[in-house]
Amino acid sequence: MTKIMMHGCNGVMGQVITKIVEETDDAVMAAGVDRRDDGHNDYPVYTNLSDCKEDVDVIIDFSAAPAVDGLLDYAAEKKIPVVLCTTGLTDEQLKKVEEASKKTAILRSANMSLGINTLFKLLKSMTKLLADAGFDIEIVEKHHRRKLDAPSGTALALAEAVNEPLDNEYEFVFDRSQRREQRPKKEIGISAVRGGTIVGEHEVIFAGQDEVIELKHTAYSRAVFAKGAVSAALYLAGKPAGMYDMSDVIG
Ligand SMILES: NC(=O)C1=CN([C@@H]2O[C@H](COP(=O)(O)OP(=O)(O)OC[C@H]3O[C@@H](n4cnc5c(N)ncnc54)[C@H](OP(=O)(O)O)[C@@H]3O)[C@@H](O)[C@H]2O)C=CC1
Ligand SMILES: O=C(O)C1=N[C@H](C(=O)O)C[C@H](O)C1
Repeated sequence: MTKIMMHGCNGVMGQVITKIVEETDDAVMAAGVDRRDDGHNDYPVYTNLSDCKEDVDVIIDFSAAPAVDGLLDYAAEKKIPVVLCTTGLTDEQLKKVEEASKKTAILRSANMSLGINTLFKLLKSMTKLLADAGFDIEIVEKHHRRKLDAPSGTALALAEAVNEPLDNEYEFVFDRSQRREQRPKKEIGISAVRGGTIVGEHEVIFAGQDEVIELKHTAYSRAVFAKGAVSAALYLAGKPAGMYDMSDVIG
């Protein structure tokens, strides 16, 4: 039985994960951590990570970027693997993730869904052909009004997946409002839409001469992220220190 700690347990994703773990035979929610607690969870919840008394095999994190530094320190010191799902981390925090991964196993992914992780693979194989044929590349993402970071972590990861076969020569462009010139070839435009309750939508557009390819992923429920995160936690528990990603889980 894998014992999980949920970091950000009272958030929207934390609660969806709680339900999925309840339905999973070989996992149990041993503890939760959040900024506030009203006692409604069936497991102990701490408002301070360091107060947690339970022994856990793995931590799943869906919290907020400022909470990630403390989590990394704690996990590295206790050598507890972490499935790190929070987005909007700074470059400095990403370096800290790398440092922590020398002491414990860390699986970081901006999107835990099977669909988006399949799309990453597709993009790596198809992008160069289209870019060489003169197609321009744009990414559009849409999310709910509560979302704090923009563009989404997934949009950035998609842009990186596209840029890799292009020898990372393309520049990411987030705002063209001050520009009065044509779009250069070697850029990837990334646009963010925020509103209502949209769970998550990502579209990669290859726009060529008189033809367009649009690859679109729509998450209709947060269960797609939660199921991926729980599978990742079961995979990561007991693994040696190092960086992992969803391709290790999905194969
Ligand atoms: N990788 C993936 O597949 C996915 C990633 N995400 C990412 O996960 C994160 C959380 O998303 P979501 O659940 O919608 O957000 P929520 O705001 O609903 O949940 C975050 C929870 O973390 C809590 N929190 C904030 N700071 C701390 C802290 N210092 N210590 C402990 N808990 C803290 C929040 O408390 P409070 O409300 O008081 O601030 C809240 O309860 C976001 O970064 C989002 O982008 C989301 C979906 C999928
Ligand atoms: O905040 C969200 O909700 C989501 N965030 C992730 C991101 O930033 O890419 C993944 C998903 O799209 C939902």
